[in-house]
Amino acid sequence: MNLPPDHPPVERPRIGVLLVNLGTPDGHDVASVRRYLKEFLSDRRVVEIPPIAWQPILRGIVLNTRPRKSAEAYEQVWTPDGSPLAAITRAQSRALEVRFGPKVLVDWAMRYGRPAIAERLQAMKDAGCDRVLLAPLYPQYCAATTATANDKAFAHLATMRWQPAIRTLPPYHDDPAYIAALAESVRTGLAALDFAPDALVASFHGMPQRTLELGDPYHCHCQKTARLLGEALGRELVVAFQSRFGPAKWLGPATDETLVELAKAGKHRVAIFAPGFSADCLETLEELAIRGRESFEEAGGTHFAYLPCLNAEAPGIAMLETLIRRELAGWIDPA
Ligand SMILES: C=CC1=C(C)c2cc3[nH]c(cc4nc(cc5[nH]c(cc1n2)c(C)c5CCC(=O)O)C(CCC(=O)O)=C4C)c(C)c3C=C
Ligand SMILES: [Fe+2]
Ligand SMILES: [Fe+2]
Repeated sequence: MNLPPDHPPVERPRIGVLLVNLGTPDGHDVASVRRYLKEFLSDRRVVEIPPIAWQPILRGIVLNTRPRKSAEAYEQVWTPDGSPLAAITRAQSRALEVRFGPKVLVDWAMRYGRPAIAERLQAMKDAGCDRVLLAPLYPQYCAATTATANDKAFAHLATMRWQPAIRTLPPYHDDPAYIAALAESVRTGLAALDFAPDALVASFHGMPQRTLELGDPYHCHCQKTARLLGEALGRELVVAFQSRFGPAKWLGPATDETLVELAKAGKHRVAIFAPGFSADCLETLEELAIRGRESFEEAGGTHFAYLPCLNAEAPGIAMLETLIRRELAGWIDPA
C-alpha cells in the first residue's frame, strides 16, 4: 500500500476520489519554474500550435525569459507549506477525507509537476480501489484544463492490465451548490470590508478567443456562472478575463484594463474575486491581489479588496462533498 503521508488506515478500500488541479512548480527558484513551464506549455491542449512551430519558440524564447519573471512572482506568494495552489489542494483533500471517512480514499494530484496523476492513480489502485472518481477542480469546462487532466489519467489507465472503473466529475459552473457556496463566500468577504464597493468584478482565467470559435464551452460557462452568482447576490457583476498569454487575441475584456477603466469612470471602490479558481494561486494572489490593486490605484482607485477563492473553507468543502457524493451514487450510500 502506498497511501499519501499521514493518511488514516483505509477500511476495505474500494473507492478512490482523485482531486486534480493544474500544477505548480516545486520551488520558486528559476530552475523549478522553468521545468514546470516546459511541461505545462508543451501540452498540446494548452498551446494549440503544431510542435514543429511552437517548440523552437518555447525553448528558444519563452523558457529563456518567462521563468525568471514568474519565479519572482511565485516568491511573493510562496507559503511555508509551499506553493499556495499545492498547499490548498492538499488541504481540500484532507478535509474531504475526513468527511468521507474510511470507505473512500481521497487524494490529490497535479496535471503538471507533482504529485503526478499517474503516481497517485497507481497508488489508489495499489491500495485496492477498483472504482475511481477523477475530479478535475475546474467549475467551467475547458479543453486546456478539464480535458487534459482526464487525458493524463486515461493515458496512465492505458498502461494497466486491470483498470479500476472510472467516473469523471462534470463541470459544475451552474450547479446550485457551487453558486450557493460562491454567494456565501462573497457575502462573507464583503461583510468584512470597511467600505462598500461601487463595483464587484468576477475575474476568470482567459483563453484564446479562437477556442470559443472552435466550440469550447468555457466562455459560456464563465458567463453563466457570473449571471447566476449575480442573481444570487442581487447585484450585477462586471465580468473580466485575466492572465493573457502570447500575442493571439484572448477572451475579453481583460481584467487589468477593466480595473483601470472602472477607476477612470469614477468607480473608486472595487472588490474583485475569481470564481473559476477552486484554490488561490499565483494568478489570484499575485496577478489580482497585488498587480490588480497597483493598476487600479495608479488609475485613481481608492479602495480595493481581493476576496479569496473557496479554498478549503467550509462552504467550498461542503459544496465539493455534495458534488462528489452525487457522482459516487451506486458506489456508496448517497447520505
Ligand atoms: C482556471 C482555469 C485555467 C485556464 C482556463 C487556464 C488556461 C491557460 N493558462 C495558460 C498559461 C499559464 N497559466 C499559468 C498559471 C495558472 N493557470 C491556472 C488555471 C488556468 N489556466 C492556474 C490555477 C494557474 C496557477 C498555477 C500556480 O502555480 O499557482 C501560467 C504560469 C504562471 C506564469 O508563468 O504566469 C501560465 C504560463 C494558457 C496558455 C492557457 C490556455 C491556453
Ligand atoms: Fe493558466
Ligand atoms: Fe498570470
